[in-house]
Amino acid sequence: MLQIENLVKKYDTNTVLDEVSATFEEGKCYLLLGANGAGKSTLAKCIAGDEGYESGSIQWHNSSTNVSDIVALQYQFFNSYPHLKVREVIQLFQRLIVNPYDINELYTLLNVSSFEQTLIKNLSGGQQKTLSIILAFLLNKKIIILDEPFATLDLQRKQVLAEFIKNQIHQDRLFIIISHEIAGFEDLFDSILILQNGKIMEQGTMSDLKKKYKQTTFPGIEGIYFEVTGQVLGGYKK
Ligand SMILES: Nc1ncnc2c1ncn2[C@@H]1O[C@H](COP(=O)(O)OP(=O)(O)OP(=O)(O)O)[C@@H](O)[C@H]1O
Repeated sequence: MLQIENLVKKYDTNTVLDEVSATFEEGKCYLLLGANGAGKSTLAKCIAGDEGYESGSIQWHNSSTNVSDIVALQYQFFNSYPHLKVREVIQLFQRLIVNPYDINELYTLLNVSSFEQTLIKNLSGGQQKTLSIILAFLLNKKIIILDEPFATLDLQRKQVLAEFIKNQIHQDRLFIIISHEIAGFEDLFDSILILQNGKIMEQGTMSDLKKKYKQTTFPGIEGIYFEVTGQVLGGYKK
């Protein structure tokens, strides 16, 4: 279990995470929702150890495990090594990583071979996203955080990725997905967390939140989000 307690993160005087507390269990997939600038990516970076924080704690089962060692964070884009080809970057990472994940299935599903000879600097947005997803899985970590994995992917890749993630959710894995795109993928998520202005406004299992928010303006997760924040995921205000 990943336990976050009273996490405070500031950039200068801007308090981006304001006493955030949450727990995440193995074998589950969590959806982290919030408007642009709510602090979602910052929370992901704090969990992955890419950003420090002012106060609070991030622990794995109350142990001294260094959480950043067990987290793979997929960034929204990958554009390092501009003069290497996609295949070369993947091979490089396969050699660098101890016990890399066997990505053959995902490689085929996401049709990486169609652009494996392309230089990184020439990749389209969707191809960069696909590569960043492949590299996140390759790291073979217990906690996988995907930052907008579906945005910019074509419909077919979105669907096969959602299906692949669903099959990857087992006792030894924990997924945290940041996504504004949820239409069609709602059954992927066990629980939702809603961040607004650096605070967790709501969190719970899908079934509990559906019971709590019965009369929603919109169906499903979109409706819960609207009731909690007064905004639609696209940004419209009540
Ligand atoms: N390195 C940084 N230095 C200063 N401010 C930052 C930095 N990174 C993020 N911020 C600020 O922190 C706030 C939260 O940013 P963050 O990227 O976590 O939001 P987000 O919820 O992921 O948004 P989005 O949906 O647009 O990706 C924003 O106001 C942003 O400008």
